[in-house]
Amino acid sequence: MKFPGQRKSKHYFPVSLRDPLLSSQDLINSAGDHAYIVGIDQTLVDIEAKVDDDFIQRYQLSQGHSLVIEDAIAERLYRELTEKNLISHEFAGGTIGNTLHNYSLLADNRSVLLGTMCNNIQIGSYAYRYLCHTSSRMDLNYLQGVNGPIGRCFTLITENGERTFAISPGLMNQLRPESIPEQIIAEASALVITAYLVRCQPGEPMPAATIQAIEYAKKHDVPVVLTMGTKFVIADDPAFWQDFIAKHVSIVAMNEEEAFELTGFNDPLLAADKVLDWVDLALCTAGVDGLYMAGFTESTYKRKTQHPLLSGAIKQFNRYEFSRAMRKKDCQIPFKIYSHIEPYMGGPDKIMNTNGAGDGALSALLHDITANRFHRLNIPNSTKHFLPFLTYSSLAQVCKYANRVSYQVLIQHSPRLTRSLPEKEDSLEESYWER
Ligand SMILES: Nc1ncnc2c1ncn2[C@@H]1O[C@H](COP(=O)(O)OP(=O)(O)OP(=O)(O)O)[C@@H](O)[C@H]1O
Ligand SMILES: Nc1nc2c(ncn2[C@@H]2O[C@H](CO)[C@@H](O)[C@H]2O)c(=O)[nH]1
Repeated sequence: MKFPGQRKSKHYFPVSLRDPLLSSQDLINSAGDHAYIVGIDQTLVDIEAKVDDDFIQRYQLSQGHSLVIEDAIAERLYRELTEKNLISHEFAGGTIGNTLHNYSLLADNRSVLLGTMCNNIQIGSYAYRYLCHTSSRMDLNYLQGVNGPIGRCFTLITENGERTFAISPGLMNQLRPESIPEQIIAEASALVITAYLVRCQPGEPMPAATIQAIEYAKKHDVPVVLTMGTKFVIADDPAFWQDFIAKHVSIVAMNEEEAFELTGFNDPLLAADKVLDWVDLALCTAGVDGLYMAGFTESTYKRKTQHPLLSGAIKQFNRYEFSRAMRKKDCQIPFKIYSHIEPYMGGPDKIMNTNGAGDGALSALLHDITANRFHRLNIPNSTKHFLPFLTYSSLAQVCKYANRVSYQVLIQHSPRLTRSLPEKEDSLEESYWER
């Protein structure tokens, strides 16, 4: 396990207190794979193509939306893309697959993917390519075999840069509740799911499999992390999602549009604050405005920031951003903490592709949470664990890290990281990590 702060010792938390029990990094690295994350996804390959608005209309798609299409329409659409030579890239995708892959790359550690995979894989098929483009640290041993194809996600980019997803599901929603391994969930640092999993045809088992996984997570006190998908999935029934989140979820990851549909607040900070009515921790990405986080800490141990105080809809909201996040139920006196960060380096000079930037931010947060659990499992008496913290780092530091990972996704074409972050940030130290 690589630690999120390994790039510079001073990024450990608490930065001034190196743990005397933790004499060397080797101690941690030799301890084995005791902490990992598990996620459920619809196994999907992204097929990316540039199209015009007419194409979107002809296939009755909706700009910015992710819609499921029927097999016959998918074949027609695919034929048109192929005949007109419009396909520019093909990547392994799926929002949770992306997140787990990124996590495994960043942490150099195990993640477990639950979903479906073809029993018979032909060389060159989409299933084959999915596996070839997935980190070898992602454990695929618990996938459920199916006799048919995995899903295809036609990622259609129009002239305005908007992405429209047309999903040809294949057998991606055939994951059954009995294929969810209780022990794998029981020992995980987090269970990661997406709102997309609940969007299925009547009779498809994926929603029941998801609920089964959530029940196991709750039974074993494993945090459930929900990433939203698109604003349309939430806008279809915000009341359902509010209730679902309040009942089942401890960490929510969303962008500002999804946050608006869920809470009715346009301001990402207020939306994240509202989400704390239901969960322990919220991550809200906001494109060019960077990202926000909101969570809880133990009131007695809240830590003041050394950064300039920021005022938004909540006055001086980042005052205690140097605190580590805790689950609300673990606090005797829960105290709300917030943080915000601008895009890393002001954003890249040239954005290659925004697809997956939000998934990247979430994988950084999951890395921090899993590093904390890894540390606690291996050095339970460490001063870092005098309280049952959720994150290894302060909220401010997690924001920085999440933003840094998003930047890395923006400067490459694939929605999944093609490599980890550089061990040493050339020339960026002053401008970012030290800010
Ligand atoms: N135009 C931009 N300029 C600078 N940074 C950006 C820009 N767009 C995104 N980012 C960075 O990427 C992060 C995530 O972006 P965004 O809010 O667009 O995610 P998203 O909509 O959830 O993405 P996706 O659904 O494709 O994974 C932002 O918090 C920010 O750090
Ligand atoms: N699991 C899942 N992922 C999707 C869906 N629609 C788009 N995505 C993924 O979202 C990712 C970007 O966040 C892309 O790589 C797509 O593969 C869907 O319906 N289900």
